[in-house]
Amino acid sequence: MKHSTEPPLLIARDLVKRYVGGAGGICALDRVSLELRAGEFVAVVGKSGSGKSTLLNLVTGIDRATSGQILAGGVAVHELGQAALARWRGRQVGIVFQFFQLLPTLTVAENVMLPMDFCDTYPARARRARALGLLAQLGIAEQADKLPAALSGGQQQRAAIARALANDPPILVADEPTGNLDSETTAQIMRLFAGLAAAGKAVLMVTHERGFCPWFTRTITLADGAVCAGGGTGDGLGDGAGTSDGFGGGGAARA
Ligand SMILES: Nc1ncnc2c1ncn2[C@@H]1O[C@H](COP(=O)(O)OP(=O)(O)OP(=O)(O)O)[C@@H](O)[C@H]1O
Repeated sequence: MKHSTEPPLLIARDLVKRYVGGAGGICALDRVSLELRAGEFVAVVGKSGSGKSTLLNLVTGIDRATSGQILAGGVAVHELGQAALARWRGRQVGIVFQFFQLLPTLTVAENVMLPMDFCDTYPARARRARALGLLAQLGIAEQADKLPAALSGGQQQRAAIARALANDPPILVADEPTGNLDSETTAQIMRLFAGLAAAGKAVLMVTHERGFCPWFTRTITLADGAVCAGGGTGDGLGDGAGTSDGFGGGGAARA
């Protein structure tokens, strides 16, 4: 893969996250920096408790850093107020969770329309058609008017990915998105993310799976809340397959 000459879609600088509690609190992240560029499919790996979910929560604006900066498309994300932060996240970041987090009382199509409704990104009359188009792209058009509980795990995750893509965000973030799926569905989802990255999105994914290394263009390894490999400038593009050390204890522990 070629290096992108475009500026990074997202830059995180010196992120620190301290949780209160205990003697002196817990330092979950300690001056973590990273850059995300269009076309990258980046893994975040590390042992359990190394700070992976915390990092994802910060770069998506789900949670706030104790200190540090997040810059994206000329926006100082760390300086945004709550409402502006929610709008930024709704337009700029699609988020995929391990347990899908679809709203159970809405149909699949209505779930996919939610981000468009929230951000007003598409005219109201166009939203359902866009949702159906995304569901068709993901191979689950026929599930559109069912409730999520009627779908298989893999179908629910596809619906969640369609929802994450609803506002066509440049960045996709996924926290162990295949952790609850069988191996065949997992391969399909990985292919899907790789395709989205190849089409120009930046995809950042937490995983414990050693076998996924070849899918990634780069691997960021966290240990005790700090980056010990792969965070910087994208120079590590293509090094994913060789960066297997970060899978140490966490992967083995879960296998
Ligand atoms: N809300 C919280 N309050 C206090 N401590 C927290 C909180 N969330 C996370 N932590 C602590 O911060 C550290 C990093 O947690 P985090 O969930 O980011 O790790 P992780 O690498 O995602 O772990 P896992 O692989 O087990 O999901 C851990 O020590 C965890 O106990």
